[in-house]
Amino acid sequence: MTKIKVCGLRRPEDVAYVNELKPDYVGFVFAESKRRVTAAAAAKLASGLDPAIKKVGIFVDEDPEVVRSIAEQVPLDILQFHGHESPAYLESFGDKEIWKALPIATKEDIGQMARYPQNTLLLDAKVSGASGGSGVPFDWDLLSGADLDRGRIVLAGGLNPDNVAQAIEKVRPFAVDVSSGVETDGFKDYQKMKTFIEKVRLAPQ
Ligand SMILES: O=C(O)c1ccccc1N[C@@H]1O[C@H](COP(=O)(O)O)[C@@H](O)[C@H]1O
Repeated sequence: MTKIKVCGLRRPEDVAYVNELKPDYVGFVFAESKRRVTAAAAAKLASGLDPAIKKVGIFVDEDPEVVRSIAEQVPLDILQFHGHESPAYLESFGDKEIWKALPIATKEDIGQMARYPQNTLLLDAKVSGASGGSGVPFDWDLLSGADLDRGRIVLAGGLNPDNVAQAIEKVRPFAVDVSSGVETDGFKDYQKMKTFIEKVRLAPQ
């Protein structure tokens, strides 16, 4: 079954939604973003989460000491990096599970996958001026011929209730990651989140 991550929780209501709908992962954004939360706010939200839901912290070219400090304050299961982090930077977090985001716009971008053989890769749209969370999909056909069996692939970028089933059929990812596509006016929307999760669970696997 394709795993589901809902990213960008900011409010107690968002925690209530995911506790009911039970995605596999939720994300807290600690990078520059309209969804940014402080470590203290994320820790408070995380304390109310169903313990079965794994917590992912999102960072962009952050000082590793800051990442470590946040991961001590918020019990993060996974670190997700959306900047220019090198393999050596990622290795500095030892055994911690890492998801490395790669922005995809061309076939050449697919070549970056070989740089990170150890990590789960999160394939996202490349959007000028944004590190993620832009709500824009990329052309999934660019992945034809890519080594999608190299390890876990998380598909992100502009997923929503209307396109997620097709995305799963084309890419067969380990997980799908959604933020903008389950929001209305910048806030998480219960009905969109519910429909998104239903579409993933009903998609032929
Ligand atoms: O969500 C954000 O604001 C964000 C900011 C900086 C880096 C990553 C961010 N989110 C991640 O972006 C992708 C795609 O999101 P969307 O569904 O297109 O809105 C996803 O992996 C989020 O975790």
